[in-house]
Amino acid sequence: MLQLRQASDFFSSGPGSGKGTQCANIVQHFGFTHLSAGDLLRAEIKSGSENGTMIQNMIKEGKIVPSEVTIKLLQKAIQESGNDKFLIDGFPRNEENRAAFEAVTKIEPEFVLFFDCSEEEMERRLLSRNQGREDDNIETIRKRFKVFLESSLPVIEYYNSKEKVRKIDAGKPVEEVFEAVKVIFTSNSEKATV
Ligand SMILES: Nc1ncnc2c1ncn2[C@@H]1O[C@H](COP(=O)(O)OP(=O)(O)OP(=O)(O)O)[C@@H](O)[C@H]1O
Ligand SMILES: Nc1ccn([C@@H]2O[C@H](COP(=O)(O)O)[C@@H](O)[C@H]2O)c(=O)n1
Ligand SMILES: [Mg+2]
Repeated sequence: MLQLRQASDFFSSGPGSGKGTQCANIVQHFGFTHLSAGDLLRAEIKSGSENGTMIQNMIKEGKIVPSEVTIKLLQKAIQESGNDKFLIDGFPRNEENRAAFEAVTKIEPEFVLFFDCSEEEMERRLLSRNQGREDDNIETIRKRFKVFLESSLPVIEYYNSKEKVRKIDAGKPVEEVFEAVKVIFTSNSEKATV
């Protein structure tokens, strides 16, 4: 059995829908490297980089950081991972993210995972996350929901038109969501292996 392709799956869904939680499960069961765009941006702030203040301000406002910054971080992480299967979490957040990533890396996702979850449930989850994130407050959460509807959903619709979107009901308990995730990853890895 030979894995022929460099595989990358995007994971773009609403804030608090459970992407990070399920990525940890997917890594354990399917051997992907998890690359969270948000985590990479937060690490860049902590590193004291010259872009740190700009990134911090944008995250506080729930805005999308310019693609060149995020893509550079993703490219570096891809190179350093030594893996050929990536789960790119929180990306692409807008059309600029999508087009720039595909142009720069020449990587197209095999599929795009979309977690369908109500705003009420996502808000509840974010307000009780307790991980000290500066954007887990009601003002930023509302701004992030607006950005998601206006900028991120159109990208999901783009991939849907290419039949790449796999939608999951993410309003259920963690274990039940993972059962649905497993079905998608199992059937995909069977297709990708010859
Ligand atoms: N299915 C679920 N049911 C209940 N709580 C959940 C579920 N999935 C995740 N959570 C909890 O909700 C919170 C947000 O989850 P997580 O951080 O995985 O979301 P996310 O989609 O990565 O959010 P963000 O876009 O802000 O990074 C966490 O406290 C997590 O433990
Ligand atoms: N492609 C991205 C991803 C994230 N951001 C910024 O980070 C914030 C947190 O992202 P999470 O994925 O951890 O929820 C997000 O609200 C954006 O401000 C980004 O700019 N571009
Ligand atoms: Mg997350």
